[in-house]
Amino acid sequence: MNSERLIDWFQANNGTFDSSALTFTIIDGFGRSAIALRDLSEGHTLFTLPRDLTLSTRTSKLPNLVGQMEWKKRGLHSGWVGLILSMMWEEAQGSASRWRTYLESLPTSFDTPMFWSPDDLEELKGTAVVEKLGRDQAEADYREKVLPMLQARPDLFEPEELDSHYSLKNYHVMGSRILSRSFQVERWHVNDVESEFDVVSKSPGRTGSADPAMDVDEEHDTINSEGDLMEPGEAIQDDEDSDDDEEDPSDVAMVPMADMLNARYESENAKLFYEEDFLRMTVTKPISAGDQIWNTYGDLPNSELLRRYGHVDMISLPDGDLGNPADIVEVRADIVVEILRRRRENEQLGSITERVDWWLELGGEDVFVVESNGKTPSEMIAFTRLLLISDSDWEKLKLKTRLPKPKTDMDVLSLAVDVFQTRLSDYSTTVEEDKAILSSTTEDGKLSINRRHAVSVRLGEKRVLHKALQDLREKIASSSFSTTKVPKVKVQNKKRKLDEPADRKEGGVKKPVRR
Ligand SMILES: C[S@@+](CC[C@H](N)C(=O)[O-])C[C@H]1O[C@@H](n2cnc3c(N)ncnc32)[C@H](O)[C@@H]1O
Repeated sequence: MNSERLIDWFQANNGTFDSSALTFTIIDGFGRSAIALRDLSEGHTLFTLPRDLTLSTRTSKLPNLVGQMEWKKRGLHSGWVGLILSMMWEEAQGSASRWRTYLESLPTSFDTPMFWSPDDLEELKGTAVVEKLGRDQAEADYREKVLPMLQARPDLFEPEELDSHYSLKNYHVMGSRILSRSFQVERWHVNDVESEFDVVSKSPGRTGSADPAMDVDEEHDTINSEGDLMEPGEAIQDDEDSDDDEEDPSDVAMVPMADMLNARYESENAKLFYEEDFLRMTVTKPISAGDQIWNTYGDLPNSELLRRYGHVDMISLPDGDLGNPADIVEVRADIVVEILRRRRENEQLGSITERVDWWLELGGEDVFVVESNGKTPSEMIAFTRLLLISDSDWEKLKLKTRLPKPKTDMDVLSLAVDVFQTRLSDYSTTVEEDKAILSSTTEDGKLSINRRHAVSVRLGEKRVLHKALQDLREKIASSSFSTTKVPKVKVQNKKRKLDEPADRKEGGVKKPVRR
């Protein structure tokens, strides 16, 4: 669809759009992109839209038509399943839906690994992407929550549309649209319950007195505890009963026009701000005529960019290579355990299991994240130390309710070296091979986009691992480890098992997309 139609619809629905300031154009590799038509200064408003033009389970009529109790009983209030169903239903309403033109403007195909062939997925071996795709969970939600709902209410869901608007394929399309385009839009007033349907507001345990989203300054910006402006995705939790990590699913919203902006590492020059009745896209840094207008997706590592958005950021790194400075690598705690078991083949290992259980019981992490600076995570050091201490120290420690301090010594460092080397062996190629692939072309002169993305992700992760190894080797060589202290380990109030992925996505999501 051409953007003029979308802009016309937007304005006809009380959106404002400064057509002297920006236009949309297709840029190869970026899809539709917003371009400044003239020099724009900080604070300039690009467009605004009324909150009721966002599409969420608060604004769609469907949850009310189903009935609040029924909606909850069927589990449509948790994760994205309710929003996906609402989007499918709105689409099925055709011209009776307020969002018809908007929905027609959205993509129907995606470059995300969710839609890749097994061969392409194989290229991601070793990366954190594959186990987080959540395809099985999404399909289970469709089978267990959506299909029974569809069958129970033929008055709302036309049976002849089951294979079109309400198909599993369309369920994935809507899920991917949410994954790559949704925002967190918090409620403004707690009293909105009278004008908006809000499943969470009726849940037991919610006091309904002080919605933290009201904690705003006079200029109507949402402020976080440090006094900084909040990211659109940085929701304040408004359900007192829920886990700190859980966001309110009814905050997840499709935001027409705002989702037309691309993002690139540290390039943000426009941002969506919340006001009482409106959302406002505002210029946050001066933009020259002809430049692209960038939002932020949170400067994510390439693994997350690929999984959620289907692209990677490849920008110049200090060493002259191309890559994403925000890349990270995940290291599962069970690699540390495995290595120790291998090293201690002939020893009694009963207490290792006991130590791991104790660690998890106290909320210790089961996946360690190595940041792009290559520093060994303090949680990993503490965990390694826990496994290495003597039985007598363990007997004393286990009476405590605090995780051990992340102090390093030669044993910890050398085990960490083994861990990172083992982690590197999860990939089937080396850094040099990946670089060669990226600079090569296939017979038809082009590396497939999926392969290029997969190689970029795994190369970025390997770079971080090599940096981490170099850092450890320098520490070992300088022998300064004996006094090295790293920051305190943060205790999480939640247990996870070693064999569960840290994060699950589409459908039964733990964390809606952060933007
Ligand atoms: C929120 S939408 C932005 C608008 C989108 N370009 C369109 O055509 O509708 C996010 C999608 O834009 C594309 N995109 C955003 N930033 C990009 C970037 N830096 N490089 C390549 N593609 C990007 C990806 O396809 C991503 O899934």
